[in-house]
Formats: sequence, C-alpha cells, structure tokens
Amino acid sequence: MLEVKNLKKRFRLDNKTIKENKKKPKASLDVREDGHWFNAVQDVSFQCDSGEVLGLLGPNGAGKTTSLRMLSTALQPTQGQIVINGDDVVAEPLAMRKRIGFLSGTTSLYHRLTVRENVQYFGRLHGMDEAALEKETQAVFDLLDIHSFADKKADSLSTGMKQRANIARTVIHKPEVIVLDEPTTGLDVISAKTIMDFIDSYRGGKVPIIFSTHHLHEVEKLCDRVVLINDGITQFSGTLDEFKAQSPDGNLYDVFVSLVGDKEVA
Ligand SMILES: Nc1ncnc2c1ncn2[C@@H]1O[C@H](COP(=O)(O)OP(=O)(O)OP(=O)(O)O)[C@@H](O)[C@H]1O
Repeated sequence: MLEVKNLKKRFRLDNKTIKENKKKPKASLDVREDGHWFNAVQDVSFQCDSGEVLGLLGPNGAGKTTSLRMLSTALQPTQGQIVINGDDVVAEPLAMRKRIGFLSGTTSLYHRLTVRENVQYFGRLHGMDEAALEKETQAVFDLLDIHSFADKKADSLSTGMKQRANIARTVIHKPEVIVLDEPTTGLDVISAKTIMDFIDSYRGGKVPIIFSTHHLHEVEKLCDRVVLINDGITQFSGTLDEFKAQSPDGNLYDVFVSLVGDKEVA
C-alpha cells in the first residue's frame, strides 16, 4: 500500500525569473509564485492499495511529474510523508528506491545493447540472480509483447517498442510499487494498448500501480482510483465511481473541467 500525505515541493527561482516576475502585475502570475520560490506542489495527498490502479490527472503544469518524482525518490519533498507498506520513503530514500519502479520521461536504454541485455543489466544492478532474472524476463516480455524484438539493439527500435522496453527495465526487479509518468504519450494505438493491458494485468495483484495521463479514456478503462491535481493541490482523490458521480451522466471530461475550472484542458 502507498500513502502520500500533504506532500509539498517548492523550487528556488533563478534570478532572471525573479526579476521578470517583479515587473509583472500580480494577477498575471501563477498562484504558486511566492517571491523567490515557486510552490510547484502545495498539498497533495492520496493512497493506493495493493492491486489498485490509480490514475493521476491534471492540466499541464499541475504538479503531476513533480509529485511522481517525489514518490520515486528522484526529488526530495519540501514537506510531507510518503509511506510504502509501512516504510517511510522520505526518511530512507536510498533503501526505498530499490522497492519502487519508476518510469519517467527521461528513462532510457543503452543504444548499443539489445532489449534483453538492457533489461537484464538493470535486473543485475538490482541484485537479481540469473535464475530469477531469466524467469522474470520471460514474464515481463510476455506481458509487454516484447519477444519479437527482444534481441534487437535499442537504437533500431520504434518509439513504441522503446517505451515497452523502458517499462520492462522499470519493473524487472519486481518493485513493490510501480509509478509510470505518462507511459502512453506519443505512442501509436497498438503500443499504447499493449501498455494499457500491461497496467491492467496488475489489477487485483500485490502491487499498487500509479500512472499519470492526459487521456481520460485510459482512466475510464483502467483505474480503480483517480487523483486530480490542480495548481499543486489535490482537487479530488477517490474511486473512479466517486469521480464519475460528480457529473449527472458520469462523463469524465465534464468532471475534469468542473474541477479544474476554466484552465485550458490538455
Ligand atoms: N526545477 C524547477 N524549478 C522551477 N519550477 C519548476 C521546476 N520543476 C517544475 N517546475 C514547475 O512546477 C510546475 C509543475 O510541473 P510538473 O512538471 O510537475 O507539471 P505536470 O503536471 O507534470 O505537467 P505536464 O502535464 O505538462 O507534464 C510547472 O509550473 C513547472 O514549470
């Protein structure tokens, strides 16, 4: 189980931005501008049980990536708690990192290695023995439909194949929590569907899986829980049914728009 409580992250602004902001009318600034600081994530809380799929929604710049980077220990929170199966992620980031599988926009592969070599390299870095590595490689390649290109070099792959290989690399060590930042963005229909089926395969299992997306149909199809962030604040956290119940006809788009106000919908 993953629990996130009152997460905050503020970034120090560079001098040029501070100077420029001083010249602008206050009303034109992002509500999160705060002198020398930018409060990218102001107050984010949610939880996700084992076997649940949680969809993280929000307009561009809402704070989704910043929140996911904190969950995965890539960024230290300014404040707040992140707990995985009773253990404190913020207090023990290095120990906890091994227990989390994080796909970010910058997760990548060694170009000259094959997919299999890449994935197994990361498995060995996590201390997996060869028998476990073989077994898990097979299982993950099945789930992500990778076998047909498993022995191709990474630099010869399509964008969709690369993303599937990146996900394989992210989960090869059987993490306790899986965090995927916009896993289907920019992908063709078949690769996106393969990744959605992969996420779906975790439902009802032992691992909470969290992914951010701008695609409401993915949320409708896959998610048990929905969290919507706006201006770095949790606007909604609950089940998919509770989210849908906010609109008379259960239309996700209408609920999203009603919660984020007149902000441009991504
Ligand atoms: N290092 C940083 N310094 C200053 N501001 C930052 C920094 N990193 C992120 N931000 C700002 O924090 C806000 C939240 O960014 P974040 O990338 O988390 O949003 P997001 O919800 O993932 O957006 P998108 O849907 O566009 O990917 C943005 O306004 C961004 O410009």
